[in-house]
Amino acid sequence: MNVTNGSEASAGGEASEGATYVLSIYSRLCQDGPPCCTLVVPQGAMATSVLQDAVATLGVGGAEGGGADLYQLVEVREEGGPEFVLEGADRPVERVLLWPPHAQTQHPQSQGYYFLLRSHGDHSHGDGNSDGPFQEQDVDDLCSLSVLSEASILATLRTRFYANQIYTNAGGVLLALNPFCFLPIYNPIHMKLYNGQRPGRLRPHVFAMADRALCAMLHRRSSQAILITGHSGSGKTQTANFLLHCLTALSHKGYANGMKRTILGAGPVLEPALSELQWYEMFLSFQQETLPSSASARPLSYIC
Ligand SMILES: Nc1ncnc2c1ncn2[C@@H]1O[C@H](COP(=O)(O)OP(=O)(O)OP(=O)(O)O)[C@@H](O)[C@H]1O
Repeated sequence: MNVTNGSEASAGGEASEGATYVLSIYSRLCQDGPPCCTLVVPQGAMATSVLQDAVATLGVGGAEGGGADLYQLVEVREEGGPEFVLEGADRPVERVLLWPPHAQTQHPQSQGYYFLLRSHGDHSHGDGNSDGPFQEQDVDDLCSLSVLSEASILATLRTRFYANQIYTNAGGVLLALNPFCFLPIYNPIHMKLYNGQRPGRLRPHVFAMADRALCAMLHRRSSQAILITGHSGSGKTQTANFLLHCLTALSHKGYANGMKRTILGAGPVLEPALSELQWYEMFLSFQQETLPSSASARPLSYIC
């Protein structure tokens, strides 16, 4: 797999607006013919067009030149490791840009990180080991994995991440992967969608978590706490904001007067420099405004 920037690739005659990249695509289709082809593509090239070009260049599409729909473009990370089938709108170059630097330039298949052309239904790994070390499954809850191991969990999260499924349940815990890009899953329609839904009916989402906590507090009259944890830059602040926005929106539905004001007041309190007393006051105020006066007056538990 080779990736070069636009000026080098353009030297071969490719008209270029911005960067173009050289992709080497390996074939697992037949013994005859070239084992790989090299394509010069723009950064935004979609998998559909790359696949069509690869099929044409490798001459496996039949006399009329069609047949791309018989094949899949697959990203391989680590030889013998998981293989990710690219959807038509996926952009192969963007995948490459997420690879380690050494894998973004001269890149023989034997060192992993490459694209593969394979026919539909061929799920065997390049090393002939069809079981492979990982089990790729698309499950919303990691507890549903048939094999629960670090490898299967990572493979599952990776597969979901590439399908823009950044949220995954692990029992009562919600795992969130930072997409580092805008995803259209935080609008009011989604809030409405998740409002009042039974757990497990919809894809995991931070709104489902907010809704569940609020419902539990209102209906069971018991204190709730949501702990958000992760490395720096993993998305804790964003997640807290999404939670607060969701809780705020739900308060519009008339669950409790003053809840919106209290929730929005939580922003400054979420800063780590504030004292335990401020945490306590915020949660106590939230509870008093939200729960009927007959409810328990004990403070909400919290972890920070
Ligand atoms: N769900 C998301 N959707 C889109 N972008 C996100 C999401 N979560 C995080 N990001 C991106 O990642 C960046 C870092 O996230 P954030 O500031 O929430 O991390 P953090 O865990 O609070 O970091 P720190 O602990 O250093 O304060 C954000 O500025 C945003 O660009």
